[in-house]
Amino acid sequence: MPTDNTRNTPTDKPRNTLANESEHLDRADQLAHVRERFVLDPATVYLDGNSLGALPHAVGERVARTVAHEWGELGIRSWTESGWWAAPERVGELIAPLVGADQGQVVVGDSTSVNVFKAVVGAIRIARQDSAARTELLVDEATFPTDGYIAESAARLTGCTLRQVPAAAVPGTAGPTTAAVLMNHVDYRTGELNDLPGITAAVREAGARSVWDLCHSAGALPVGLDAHGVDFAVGCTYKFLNGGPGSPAFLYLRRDLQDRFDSPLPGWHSHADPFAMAPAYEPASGATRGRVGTPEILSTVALEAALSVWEGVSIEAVRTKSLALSDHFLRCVRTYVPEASPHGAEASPHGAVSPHSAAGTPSRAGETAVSVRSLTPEEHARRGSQISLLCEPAERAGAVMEALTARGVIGDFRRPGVLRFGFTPLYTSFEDAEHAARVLGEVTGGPR
Ligand SMILES: Cc1ncc(COP(=O)(O)O)c(C=O)c1O
Ligand SMILES: Nc1c(O)cccc1C(=O)C[C@H](N)C(=O)O
Repeated sequence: MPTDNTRNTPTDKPRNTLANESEHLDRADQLAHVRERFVLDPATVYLDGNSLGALPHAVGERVARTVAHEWGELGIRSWTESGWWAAPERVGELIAPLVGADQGQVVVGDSTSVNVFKAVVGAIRIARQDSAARTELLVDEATFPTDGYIAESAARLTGCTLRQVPAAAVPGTAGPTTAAVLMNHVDYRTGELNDLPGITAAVREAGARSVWDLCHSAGALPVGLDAHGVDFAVGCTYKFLNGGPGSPAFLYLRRDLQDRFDSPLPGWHSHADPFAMAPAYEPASGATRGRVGTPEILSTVALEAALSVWEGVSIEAVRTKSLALSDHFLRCVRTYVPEASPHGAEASPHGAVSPHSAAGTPSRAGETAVSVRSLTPEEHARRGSQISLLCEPAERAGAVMEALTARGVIGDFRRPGVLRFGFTPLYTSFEDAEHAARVLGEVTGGPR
């Protein structure tokens, strides 16, 4: 990671203190060696693992072998000889411990969106078998859009009414007419961690079924699916699991629900005997029931190789470092970057920016000054593995992220004004966090 220390002078106390602190934290970091397992550009600080994780070294060789030998030489024989057929379950077993699932409940394949559909319709069907009065699907109102779109379609297909509710209101809302509740574990915009144990328990008490989208938590923090009695879960593998662009998603079907899971996409790979080519569908048992059609083998083997970076790494250690990284980043941001008043502007991460916050104040350079304030909860129990900074004025956020990118700090930006910085403890250093905050300070004009 390049660190521009040229601005560190003896009179520059906070900067030196934070830079020294970063060095100490990196030296004490038990996960520091894992960074070598990734291909990282030394000229950039990559803080977008919450969107697309970095490339593990193991992937290139594995994909090349699969192409040259398994496909090129063995061809069709690879479905059995190279383990292609069983890959969705085999790779699912590698993800299972990271999300707190015992064996036989996780399968990979398809996109997150497709798995949201399978899980939500499957959950509603089970709830309706238990009680025909269950005609409502709840979805958290801050949901990632794909979940909301699919929930709307799933509700229409199953004759349910869709209701959007704030995450905190789910326990008070789920009741005897609720069939299923679809929740995001971490809010993709604010980085807020929703209360999975509490909400799952409330949904269960209401007699409804829970479906969790773990896209922003799988590989970032312990989830405890079995321990908390989650019914169904889905997640992508291209963020904190580093599976690569378009890598297959995963689906968790809790063991005691598997026999009742009536897939809305009963493709032949979920059949009990696919090569019987039988006209009638007979579902496979186990997590295999969550499969649909031919799996995306090249992406699946890429993911399998990517998961080798977890050797000797516990998800608990990742969580500890993630919180330390985001704490450190916030401390650095508060030192280096102009802080927006929490009450001064009414920019909402979810909606439009109100006119009175759009103008900003003139800076030293005569340009509109930019300030930021964190949207991510301070409380560790409510924080995922990203920090979202609301930029004021919001319409400058895109330009700020462009300027950061031009200086080798890669985060991303979500309209109207959210700057997102993801922390992947497997390869992010404390020096990375400090450097990113320092460059953000330079780009925004420094502290007031
Ligand atoms: C919470 C969440 N769900 C779903 C998705 C995307 O779904 P898909 O993998 O189908 O594109 C994302 C990100 O793209 C996401 O952040
Ligand atoms: N899935 C993505 C894609 O296909 C293209 C670009 C970005 C993504 C993302 O993952 C976005 C991400 N889920 C988000 O939190 O905004």
